[in-house]
Amino acid sequence: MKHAVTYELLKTDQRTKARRGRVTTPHGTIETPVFMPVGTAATVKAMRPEQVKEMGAEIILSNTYHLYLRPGHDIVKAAGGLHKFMNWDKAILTDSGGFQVFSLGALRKITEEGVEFRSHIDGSKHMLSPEKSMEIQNALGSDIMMAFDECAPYPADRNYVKNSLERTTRWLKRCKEYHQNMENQSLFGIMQGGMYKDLRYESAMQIVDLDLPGYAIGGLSVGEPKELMLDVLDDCVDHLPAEKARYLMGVGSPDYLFEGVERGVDMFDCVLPTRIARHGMAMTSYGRVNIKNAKYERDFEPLDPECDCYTCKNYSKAYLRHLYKCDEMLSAMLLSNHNLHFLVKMMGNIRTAIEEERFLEYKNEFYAKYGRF
Ligand SMILES: CNc1nc2cc3c(=O)[nH]c(N)nc3c(CCN)c2[nH]1
Repeated sequence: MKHAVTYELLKTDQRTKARRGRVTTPHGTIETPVFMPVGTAATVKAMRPEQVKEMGAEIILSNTYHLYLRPGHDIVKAAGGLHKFMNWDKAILTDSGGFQVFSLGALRKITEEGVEFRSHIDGSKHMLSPEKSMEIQNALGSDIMMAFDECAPYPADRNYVKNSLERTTRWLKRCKEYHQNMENQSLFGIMQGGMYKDLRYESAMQIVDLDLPGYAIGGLSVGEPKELMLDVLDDCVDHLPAEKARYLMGVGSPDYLFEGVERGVDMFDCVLPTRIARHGMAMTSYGRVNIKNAKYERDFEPLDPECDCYTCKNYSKAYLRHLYKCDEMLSAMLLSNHNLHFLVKMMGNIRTAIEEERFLEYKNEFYAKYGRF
């Protein structure tokens, strides 16, 4: 079948596994490596879609679990799909709900059929299965649908992780079976295997010959130490086909983005930039700024002297601190805008650096200024 979404490898760095590519979707192309802003409940929190587009974002992420529970995928479908509903005409990737049930819902039971859980909103009982997840994502109309998987907890014993990844593979085949006539939406598979390199290889071998346009690395960024995560990542990226898109799920602080790019990852997503913004934290070229700190009370300079975003062009740290202290809504709006702009621009700089064969130099230059992570 012709894939709605395709990946094109444009260039590989000569000294690392970093690579420059392009994902083509029915809602436009995406230059990679790319950071995807998260719009869980059909909104990138505190941001208007025009602002997200203006900063250069070409794809956002939304969530099956949340939209199924509220407002209901039938309502989003009746509205003409998620693009229309949230007034976003570029690409959308939807996560499949498994991870969100484990991390949010009151998990009740995992069976071969799927997952029984109680809604974190009203405690009502629900069931998500591979087929149900595909039905919801089809109703939402996302360009990239993620397979329904189990993200094994960390730590988890080897036997549990092995059984879990094998079930996830069976679930992926059920997703593919259900998805086959959705020609305007593509399905991405998800590799699991916990922190066990041999199980990750097993997972990859079970899913790569399903000929999907992209594969995600799941089961990481779940509380494991950074060295362990990077060691497992370094080993397992190579098991995914070079000619397909590679998506590392749930990763998004600057250092993890650089380390992931260096190991050959193309796509990333994380709630971090907008989440920390709501807690008064900003990412800047010179490290994190905690805006509530008293030292900014009379600091009339912008957050980041090297940033050209709306927030940095028009407001001072003193003002941003004032807004946060007064619990004003504009605080989250301005800090979210800056943090997303910072990451989206950083990824653009990474893409250029790869093109110009100076990725390592850019990484070291960034780290030297950003300071401790
Ligand atoms: C924040 N850390 C993190 N790890 C993840 C793993 C999975 C994972 O293994 N599977 C799925 N479906 N999603 C994951 C997510 C959500 C991505 N938006 C993760 N997030």
